[in-house]
Amino acid sequence: MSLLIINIKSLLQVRENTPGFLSGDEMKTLPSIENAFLKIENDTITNYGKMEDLSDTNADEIIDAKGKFVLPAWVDSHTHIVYAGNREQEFVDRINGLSYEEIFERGGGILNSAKKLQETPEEELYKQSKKRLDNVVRMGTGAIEIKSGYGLTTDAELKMLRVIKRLKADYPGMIKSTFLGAHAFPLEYRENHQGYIDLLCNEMIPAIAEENLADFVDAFLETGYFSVEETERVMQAGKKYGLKAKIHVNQFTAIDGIESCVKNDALSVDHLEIVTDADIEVLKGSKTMPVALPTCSFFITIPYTPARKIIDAGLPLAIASDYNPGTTPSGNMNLVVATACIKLRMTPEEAINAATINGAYAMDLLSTHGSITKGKKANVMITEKLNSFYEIPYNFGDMLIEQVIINGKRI
Ligand SMILES: N=CN[C@@H](CCC(=O)O)C(=O)O
Ligand SMILES: [Zn+2]
Repeated sequence: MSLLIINIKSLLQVRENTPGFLSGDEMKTLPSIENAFLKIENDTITNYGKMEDLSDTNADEIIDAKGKFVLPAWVDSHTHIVYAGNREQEFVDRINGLSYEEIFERGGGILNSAKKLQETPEEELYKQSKKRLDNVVRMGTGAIEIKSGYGLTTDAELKMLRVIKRLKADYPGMIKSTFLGAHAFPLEYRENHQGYIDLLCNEMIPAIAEENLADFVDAFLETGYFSVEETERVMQAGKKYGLKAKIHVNQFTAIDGIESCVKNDALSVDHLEIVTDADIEVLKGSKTMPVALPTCSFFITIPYTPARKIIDAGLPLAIASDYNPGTTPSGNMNLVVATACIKLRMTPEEAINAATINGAYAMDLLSTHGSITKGKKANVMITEKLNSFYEIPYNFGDMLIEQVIINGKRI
């Protein structure tokens, strides 16, 4: 099966060779080809160039993209889309003055979702999650990381991860799964942290590795959740089974968690609403990708990640949705890109780099996703007719993506 897209007004994020992640000033540039074509064979990008250089027009299907932009599908490196029910009552409680932390202290928040998930059969959980996944794919997400972390018992965590495994089988090549058993201490372990960490490290992680259910390990490193030492135990237990760490950190407080993540070779540190100068220093020269979650800040009214401070210090930055029932019930990456521009003061070029190449790095998918490069997966989107790609974030809340192609197939 071959597909040829012709007359593309501008083909964005064209990289002849996949670069490493993009840092600092490198993020300011989005390489493009004007009046371009793109050739896809089966699930792979096989050629691209200027229309005047197109010699072979043979293809099973031809799409005329006159006036339209083509770019790589979004790479959403941080989500929790497998969950049961939702938490709209907490949304209203926050409007009425309660904070996210106060809701958690009253037994809501993550524990509320855990109770619902434990009571939901696997098939129903799969159905609810697949609906959300289909929806974000239609909005242009071509690769997605999905976390567990609403189970908090061995059985319920395994149930979540098995649902992710089924989704992986249904959407080949585009999903990575992360074990987030260290999301919150279950009530019965509130006074026995050691007991829960033992359960995570000695029972859950080995069971997950046995069934090959996770690619990464995560923890909520935060005041009132998991301490630096507790998170280190989880990262080290994961490492024994080949699971790289991707850690929730610095959402509400800075407690030297980033330093510990860097020391433990974390692939990414995510949230970063509160970032100190010392945090910036430890990230310099490391292989750990900072990940901002702008629509989380928007939804629960907390500070926005200081993207300018991070990028202007010469660091890389990825952006992701954090799609989850508590802090971000949306996986619309177009809105994430717009919020990054509007609230984090990232330029559209920086935001698109953060949502494609740098997102792919944060999922260990840089060799296959995140850019228009020969040999990479044919995961691309075609916009409607636009004057400029700046309209994608400018028209925030609108869907300007007209066609999504995943693994060479139109969605
Ligand atoms: N902050 C930790 N975890 C999720 C929210 C979890 C929840 O409230 O359900 C997040 O990334 O925002
Ligand atoms: Zn999260």
